[in-house]
Amino acid sequence: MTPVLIVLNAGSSSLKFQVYDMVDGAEPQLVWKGLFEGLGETAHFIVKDISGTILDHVSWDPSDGIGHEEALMHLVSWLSQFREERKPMAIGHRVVHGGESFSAPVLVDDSVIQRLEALVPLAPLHQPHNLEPIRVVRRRLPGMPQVACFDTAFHQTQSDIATLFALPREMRERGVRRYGFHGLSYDYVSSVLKDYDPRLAEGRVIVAHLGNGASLCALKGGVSVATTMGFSALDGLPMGTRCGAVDAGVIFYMLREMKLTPEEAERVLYTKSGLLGVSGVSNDMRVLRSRAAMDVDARRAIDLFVYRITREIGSLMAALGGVDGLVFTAGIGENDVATRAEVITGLAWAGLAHDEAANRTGGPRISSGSGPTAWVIPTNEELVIARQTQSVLGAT
Ligand SMILES: Nc1ncnc2c1ncn2[C@@H]1O[C@H](COP(=O)(O)OP(=O)(O)O)[C@@H](O)[C@H]1O
Ligand SMILES: CC(=O)OP(=O)(O)O
Ligand SMILES: [Mg+2]
Repeated sequence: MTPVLIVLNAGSSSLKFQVYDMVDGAEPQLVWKGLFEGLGETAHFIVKDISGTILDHVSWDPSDGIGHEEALMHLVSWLSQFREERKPMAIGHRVVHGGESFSAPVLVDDSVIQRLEALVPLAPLHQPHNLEPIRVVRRRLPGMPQVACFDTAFHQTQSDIATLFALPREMRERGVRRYGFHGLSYDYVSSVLKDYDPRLAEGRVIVAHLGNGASLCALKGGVSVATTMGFSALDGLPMGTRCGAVDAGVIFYMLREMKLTPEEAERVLYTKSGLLGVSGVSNDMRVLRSRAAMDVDARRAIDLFVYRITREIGSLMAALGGVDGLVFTAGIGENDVATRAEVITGLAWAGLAHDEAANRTGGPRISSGSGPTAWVIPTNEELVIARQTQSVLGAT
């Protein structure tokens, strides 16, 4: 009987999962992966093996009422058909915000859940959904060890100055500071840099995590020294539906002059802005690219996205004192050849030379010449969660 670890990454209407064999402290081995989409509406479940072969898929009607809880129990029941060979021994969760209290992954108990609930206002788009499966497991599978792994934790290496806002001191004392996110992804990329180029692992690297959420991280010798996201997952680059950095004065104008309630303003900034807001068409880069030639607003959204990425890379270069490598990862970073080409071309001043042919085929190296190098490295947040869960359980 092989013990398996279930890794969960819960979003608002989706639940991504991976199942790993955990054998005697060896590196976790992926066995199955899949997701539930459309939770609360027309839910759909799909699970694949490591070769990508679909092992099962199920669709439900809205009247079936498949939410996060039912999805999780469906997964447990799906796994039970293999109970002679594999037995779930723990669940590792992605939790976006660990706040000031959690600088490392942690074994979940009631007090941990309570402290994580207090962070919901700091990450309203993510934290409630991250916590829901944790609560469901405690209720439905009591005794199952659960480990929370944080997007914020990787950035704990940053200096005091890098995390400080120029606000009154009391604000900092109350936890108003830059935290940074996408740390599980940056942790993974940092852990594999040596396999691409040993000099990168030691050097100054900027990682562009460009997915539906997007941020950049400056790594020096593999550790985070600066990042574009701050107190919440709203800061920094424009994203699928989030605005990225805006002048704080805009928010007062929305509230006072435009008479938006705080909830309405929050909804605008989190769900109606970014690529979707500027294009008026879609938050999905694939859709925008397919329309960019004939739709001027789709083109402007892409141009703004690329412009902001390029400018922020300049800022992180200053934080690093130069750059040796640039890495693209996540949905857009791994798949959108044109975004990579536009960003690298915009960085010619810094010595980056775009290798068009290599970029078209996904690299991994997509630059030429002797200047800073550019790479495509697929991220793997789930493997980091599996590793972190293993280490927390090993230490207990
Ligand atoms: N083939 C593709 N070409 C261009 N963009 C893509 C492609 N596939 C996915 N994307 C972009 O990646 C986004 C999803 O990225 P992902 O990292 O999976 O995000 P998240 O984990 O935040 O849901 C999509 O919204 C879309 O903009
Ligand atoms: C923190 C964050 O923005 O996460 P995601 O990219 O999954 O939305
Ligand atoms: Mg993501």
